[in-house]
Amino acid sequence: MALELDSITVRYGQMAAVSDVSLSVADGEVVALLGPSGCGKSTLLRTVAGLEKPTSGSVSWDTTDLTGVPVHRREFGLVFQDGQLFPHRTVAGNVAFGLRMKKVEREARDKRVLSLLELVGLEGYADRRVTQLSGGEQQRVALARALAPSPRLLLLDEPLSALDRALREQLAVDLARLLREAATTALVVTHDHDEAFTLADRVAIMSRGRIVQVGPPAEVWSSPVDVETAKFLGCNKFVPGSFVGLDVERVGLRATALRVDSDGLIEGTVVERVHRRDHVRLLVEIDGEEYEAVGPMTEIGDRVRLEIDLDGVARIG
Ligand SMILES: Nc1ncnc2c1ncn2[C@@H]1O[C@H](COP(=O)(O)OP(=O)(O)OP(=O)(O)O)[C@@H](O)[C@H]1O
Repeated sequence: MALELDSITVRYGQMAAVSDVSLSVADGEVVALLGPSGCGKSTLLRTVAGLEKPTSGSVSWDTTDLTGVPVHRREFGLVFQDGQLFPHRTVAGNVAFGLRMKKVEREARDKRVLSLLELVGLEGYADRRVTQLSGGEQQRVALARALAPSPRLLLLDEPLSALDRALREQLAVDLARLLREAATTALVVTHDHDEAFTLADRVAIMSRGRIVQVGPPAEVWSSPVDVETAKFLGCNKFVPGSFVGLDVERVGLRATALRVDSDGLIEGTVVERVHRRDHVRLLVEIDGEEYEAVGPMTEIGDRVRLEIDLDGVARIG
């Protein structure tokens, strides 16, 4: 294992922002720390970076304890939400920064800068001022700058959350690709499950300072460990497994779990409808209970048949 976090607790006075967290990240693996605001993700990431000192527990790299190793000696790259670029330097000047610190000679430095700009899709931007770039372009520069000195671990704290939705989705896909291409070991903090699932090989769900579940995205998505985690992952209704034909005690339903389909076995009555981006969201009453469903245009009061879409169903536990 490359990165090893062993029983890390970080206290601010009486309050534990991180409680007894253990986690490993393997060489070349991308792990996302996913959880709601205030659950301790950033504090944990800052502790790994060396910006925060754990109250107890340890951070090690390849079995070497990093306690006492300052931030700039950890050989970790950092990318924050707002890039924090040097405003008076050009794109190339920003990307070259870490290479200058490492005293890489000019020719090799220029070559590396150009190859990184290509990697992040910013060929031809070398001489631009960073203040003249869009938010998405600035984050690409921040990423290239962090990758330039070939850090052994990349730490990303909400790298896309300052961007608008469409751009965020596109950049998440680009970022996933380039982390793979550069075989980067990375720990990414995000509160957005789509982003976590796009980027990560494994997702660690945090709640109130603790990691409550770790696993591959598909596993976490389909089997959240408890109701709270299932709610965080989009489930809004909890029913016995038998309701959807599964032999489990309880399942969580997402808004897409039920779809109007004339072959469906469940019958209900439409009580409300709302237009969404690309579909109609219905509220359907089934045996006196209201459920969300996805459907074609229907009238309130219509009787409809519903099919279950298992992608929208999560087994709890
Ligand atoms: N320097 C600090 N001093 C005191 N309390 C802090 C400090 N930094 C964070 N906290 C508290 O620790 C808890 C965890 O904060 P943290 O920023 O790690 O959460 P987060 O999951 O990253 O949230 P967000 O997504 O909103 O950034 C919060 O309750 C926060 O108020």
